[in-house]
Amino acid sequence: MKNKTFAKPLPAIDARFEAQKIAFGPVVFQCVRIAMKWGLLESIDRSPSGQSIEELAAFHQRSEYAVSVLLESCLSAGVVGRKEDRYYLEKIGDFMLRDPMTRVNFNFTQEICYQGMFELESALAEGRPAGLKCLGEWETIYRGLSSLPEVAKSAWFEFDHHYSDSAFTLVLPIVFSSQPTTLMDIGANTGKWAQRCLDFNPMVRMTLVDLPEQMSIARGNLASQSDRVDFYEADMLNPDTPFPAGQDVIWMSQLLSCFSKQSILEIFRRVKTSLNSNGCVYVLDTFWDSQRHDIAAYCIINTSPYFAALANGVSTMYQSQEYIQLANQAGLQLVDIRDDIGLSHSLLKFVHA
Ligand SMILES: C[S@@+](CC[C@H](N)C(=O)[O-])C[C@H]1O[C@@H](n2cnc3c(N)ncnc32)[C@H](O)[C@@H]1O
Repeated sequence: MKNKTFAKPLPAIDARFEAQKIAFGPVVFQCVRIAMKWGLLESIDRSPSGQSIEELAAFHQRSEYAVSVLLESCLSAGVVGRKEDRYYLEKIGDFMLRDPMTRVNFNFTQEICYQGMFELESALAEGRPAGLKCLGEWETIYRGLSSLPEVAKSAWFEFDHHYSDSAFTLVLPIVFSSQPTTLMDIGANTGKWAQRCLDFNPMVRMTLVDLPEQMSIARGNLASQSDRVDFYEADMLNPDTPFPAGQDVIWMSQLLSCFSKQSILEIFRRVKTSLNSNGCVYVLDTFWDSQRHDIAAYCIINTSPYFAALANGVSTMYQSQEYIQLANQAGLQLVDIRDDIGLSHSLLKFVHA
């Protein structure tokens, strides 16, 4: 996608207003967040005739000063409206309260990204996740996932699973159409996809690959099926660590965006070595340039700064052509690509070139 703009044709006064929304973005974010956390938006939503500042302050045992600071910011953002000094919920507020995607994005931004994003400039200049120190002292966030503070941990996992879960049901029949008997899930995380595969096909044998920290969680989650699962602990950043051979299908979901281009190339090379001669590789991922709706492209693009400041300092949300070129370099050939899966996924299928 060489030509793209998210900008709508606007009169100068409206464009200037949009610019102020960026200038005050973090301020408004915090006001809306606290208004939700304190239950102010829920109270307003429950009340058909709206709520005054005095009523909200009395009910929630907060000062009128605090409630008015928060609600006036929510008013400016179109989250609430005001009629005769009574606040009511606007449509944007309805999405803040009820839309699962907005909730997971909001929590992810607050609990994982917000503080560390202050270090984005250093991260980009130095190629290291300079903001990660706000969460813990690890080389990459993946080393620390299982020991994150509970609130941050659930924000991370809900964000990750919200997107990949939306695609899993739709792609299972495609992945099993060649009747694989061995399937390797690289970046298996807590074993959610593996569980779906084991349920979907009672004959398949799975190999799960991930860091030791994630493998111990997956081992616990899949304990009842341990006779059909092999757990392979590996740091994929080490290009000398081979992957187990003899795989009919190799599966990588939301994985390659965690690595630099050089590491992706090395992963594809090892994947090729592990793949049976008539086997295939599936890559499930989100590409901003493959989206039909700007809302999806916007969410994907704005996940890249998380990779830079927090996750690893070297990766990004790539465009599909970047994966295809790296796979080609590793001796794999694209044979199918399907977009519009789940919320925003594409499924790429590769075979030996
Ligand atoms: C974004 S999650 C995707 C999880 C899952 N495949 C899904 O679709 O929800 C990326 C996974 O890659 C793993 N990972 C990241 N860096 C790794 C590394 N250097 N070695 C092994 N696994 C790694 C993480 O532990 C995590 O489980």
